[in-house]
Amino acid sequence: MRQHVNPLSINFNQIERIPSLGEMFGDSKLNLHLDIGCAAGEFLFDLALVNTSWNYLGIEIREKLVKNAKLKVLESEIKNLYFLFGNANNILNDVQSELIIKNLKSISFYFPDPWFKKRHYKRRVIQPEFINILSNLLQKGTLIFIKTDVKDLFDYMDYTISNNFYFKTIDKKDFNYSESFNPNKVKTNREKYVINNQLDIFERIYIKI
Ligand SMILES: C[S@@+](CC[C@H](N)C(=O)[O-])C[C@H]1O[C@@H](n2cnc3c(N)ncnc32)[C@H](O)[C@@H]1O
Repeated sequence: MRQHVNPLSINFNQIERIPSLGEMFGDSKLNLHLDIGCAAGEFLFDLALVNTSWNYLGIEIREKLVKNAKLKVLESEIKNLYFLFGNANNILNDVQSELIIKNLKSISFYFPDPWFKKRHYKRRVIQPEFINILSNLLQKGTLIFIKTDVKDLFDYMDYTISNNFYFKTIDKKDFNYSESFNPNKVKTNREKYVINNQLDIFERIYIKI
């Protein structure tokens, strides 16, 4: 069982330079989807092949996973996929994040680390301050997708996002995925495990208004 990485450690205060969209992607004009806590990135590799008319960016705090994912991108010559190493909270809080915000149309937080103990809740990636930052940064219409198998974490994330005036819930049954993009077309590794073990999945979609 792997150790969780504490995102509040000072090791993650520094962030790597965020390349321009042109440096990251073959076609910098495409819409961008951001997956936060992407682990080894398999979900994004699958998505990048299924929905080729979007760009995909994964942010992950475990450095080795990002190094390997970057290598895999180079080897496979996929042009619509890029990975950044670091704490997502710090990366999106940085002035450099302007570079990715321009084309950003949707964000997924799929099966984030639950941090079960109450005194560790502040390590959870979705925090009121972070959602505040996103509400200032994101353009109107940007979507946020959340999924987890931990009900307590779902309630915490849902409460935190719904409490921000600028995010509105979209009912999943009313949501029409576009032809060119549907982040639910493929499953993340954790999601596959959850489905195989017949556990519940709690999910919600929000839109920036
Ligand atoms: C439980 S795993 C889920 C991985 C993947 N999304 C899935 O569904 O299979 C959560 C991932 O989020 C990463 N993570 C946790 N906090 C983070 C943060 N603040 N910034 C970036 N990544 C983070 C962890 O290292 C881990 O790889």
